Amino acid sequence: MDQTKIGGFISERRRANGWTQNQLAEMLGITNKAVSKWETGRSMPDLSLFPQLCNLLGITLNELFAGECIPEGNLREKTDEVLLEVITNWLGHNQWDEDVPPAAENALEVCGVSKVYGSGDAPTQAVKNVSFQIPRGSFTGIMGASGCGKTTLLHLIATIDKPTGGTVRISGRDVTALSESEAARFRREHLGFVFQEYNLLDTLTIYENIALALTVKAAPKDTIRKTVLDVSEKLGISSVLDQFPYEVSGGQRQRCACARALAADPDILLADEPTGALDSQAARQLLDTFSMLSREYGVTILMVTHDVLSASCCDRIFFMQDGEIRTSMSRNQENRQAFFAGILEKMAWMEEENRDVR
Ligand SMILES: Nc1ncnc2c1ncn2[C@@H]1O[C@H](COP(=O)(O)OP(=O)(O)OP(=O)(O)O)[C@@H](O)[C@H]1O
Repeated sequence: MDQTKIGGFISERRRANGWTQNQLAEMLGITNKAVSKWETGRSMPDLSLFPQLCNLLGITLNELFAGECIPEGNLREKTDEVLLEVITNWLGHNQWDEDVPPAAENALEVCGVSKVYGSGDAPTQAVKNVSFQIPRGSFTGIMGASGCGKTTLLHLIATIDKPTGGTVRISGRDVTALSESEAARFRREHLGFVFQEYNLLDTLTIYENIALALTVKAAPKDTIRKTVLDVSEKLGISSVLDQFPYEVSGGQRQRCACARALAADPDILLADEPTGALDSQAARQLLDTFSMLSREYGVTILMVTHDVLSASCCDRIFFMQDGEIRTSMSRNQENRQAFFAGILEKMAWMEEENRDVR
């Protein structure tokens, strides 16, 4: 395997697309320096980035690996064999023999999870011995006042941060045991994120922003197209696919972020205050879309919020206080107004309990 030739090939294809190293790095979610190192043959891209890279550059994985060193006439018959050998050598083991774990009933299992920030005289225990499970296809909320530990807990679940104690299982896999690079790959392949800020790339159209997530899965172009159109229809943004993020409304931008997360078919969609930057009508639309996605399409959603209206759209809510899950509520057959009233009551009860303790 000739790193310099592969790097040269990446560079040539990038230029042919009219992109700078910066632009390619931005699309891949990596640093400019990493792209520069590949192109000069000083390093190779992480294996998990290859499918995305190929899709962006409009080449197959086989072409990228073998095209530069196998005569073109022999390419068709040789490439699969060469590719497999290159990847196997590179990994030092045969990745393709990996056991695929059976689908777990719970999308998420959080078991005795704690997080302490800092040490010495003033450590902060942000999350204290938290345990809960989330079944597949449910829409769950984590609710609590500012500083109670919601975001910290979400980051621990999202593999962005490591707990001080306990385990997090996603689709049966213990994600707390992953190394940093394994966690990065896990996030790309198994998790979808929707944040308060939309995190869309302004230089790409809405269509391209949604398609970007799919390239990670090395899907063929027509599959990408079908998925983007399908997911856009579900989210009601089919009419703005050719526009750029700055040309559409905040609500449409957030639904685009949601479509991008869903297009890669994640095990869980993690949302952190997703309605925070939206007006009330757009917020309502997004929440109704979340409910519809879990009810009709079996999407598992975990949303962190301090907003009672957002929480009232969930099937189940966990109430957090001072780093702990104090109590939970299920909506069951209740309508949204009744659930909303129930949440307010529960919050008042928690406040009263707190006063009594003090
Ligand atoms: N990196 C950090 N280092 C030290 N302490 C931290 C860090 N991140 C969070 N904390 C502390 O941990 C506690 C929980 O914070 P966290 O951001 O998880 O709460 P939150 O409920 O998400 O709040 P908000 O709704 O305001 O975002 C707070 O006391 C916070 O100050």
